[in-house]
Amino acid sequence: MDLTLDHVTLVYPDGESTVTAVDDVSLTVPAGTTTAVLGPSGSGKSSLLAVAATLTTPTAGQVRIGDDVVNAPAGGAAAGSAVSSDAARLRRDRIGIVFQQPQLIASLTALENLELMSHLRGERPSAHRDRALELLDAVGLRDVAAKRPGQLSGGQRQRVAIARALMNHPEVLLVDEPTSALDHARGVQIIELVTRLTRETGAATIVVTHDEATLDTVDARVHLADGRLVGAGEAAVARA
Ligand SMILES: Nc1ncnc2c1ncn2[C@@H]1O[C@H](COP(=O)(O)OP(=O)(O)OP(=O)(O)O)[C@@H](O)[C@H]1O
Repeated sequence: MDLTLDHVTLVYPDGESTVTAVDDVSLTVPAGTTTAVLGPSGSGKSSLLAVAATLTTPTAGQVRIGDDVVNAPAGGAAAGSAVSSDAARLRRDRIGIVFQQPQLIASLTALENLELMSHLRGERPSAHRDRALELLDAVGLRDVAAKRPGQLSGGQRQRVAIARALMNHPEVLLVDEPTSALDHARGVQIIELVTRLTRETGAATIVVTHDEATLDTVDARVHLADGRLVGAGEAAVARA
C-alpha cells in the first residue's frame, strides 16, 4: 500500500519559543518504490521519519498507509509526544524501521535477532525460522546466520537490521542514514539492497540520507530545507 504524508507539520517546544522541524510536508510513496529524503543537517529528515514511523505525533496533518490514518494529532495528546500502545502494535505489524545504528542484540546470533521479532508478537521464536533464513539469504548473509553482531562487519550488521525490519512483512519500510558508517561501495550496496527488497516485497520505502552519490537505484528523491520540501509541487509523488 502507498505511504502518504498529508500536510505534516511537527513543531517542537524550544525554551520560550518553538522550532518547526517539519513544515507542511505532503509526500506519497507508492507501494514497491523507494524515495530518498535528502537535506542538510537540521533540515528535518529525522523528524519527518519519526512522524512517518509513528514514533512522534505530528502537530498537524496525518500519515496514512493506504486509506488508514496511522498517525495524526490526537485530542489532548501533546505534539511531539510518543504515541499510544496502539501505535506500538501498528509499528510492529505494518512498519519496519532500520535505524542509523543497527541496534542488534549483541548476545543473539544474526538468526536469533530476526527470530526475536516473532517472539515480540507472542509467538515461538522459531515459528518463522524459514522466513528468517529466507531473509538472511536475500541480504546475502545465510552463511553467517549463527554469528553474533560482534563477529560481523558494519555493513553485515546493517544488512541484518534490514532483514530484521522485513520479518513481519511490513507495508512501510523506513531507513535512517543506513550508509553513514560505511564506505562508498558498501553504501551503494546497502541502497541497492533496500531498493531491490522494496520492489520484491511491495513495501513503500523512505531512505533518509546525506549521501546522494549512493542513490542511483532509488525511484525518487526529495530535498528538505528548514523542514520544507524544496522543488516539489504541492504533493510530491515519488517518481523516478
Ligand atoms: N527533540 C527536539 N526538541 C527541539 N528541537 C528539536 C528536537 N529534535 C530536533 N529538533 C530541531 O528540529 C530541526 C530538525 O532536526 P532533525 O534532527 O529532524 O534534522 P535532520 O535533517 O535529521 O538533521 P541530521 O542530519 O543532523 O540528523 C532542527 O532545528 C533541530 O534542532
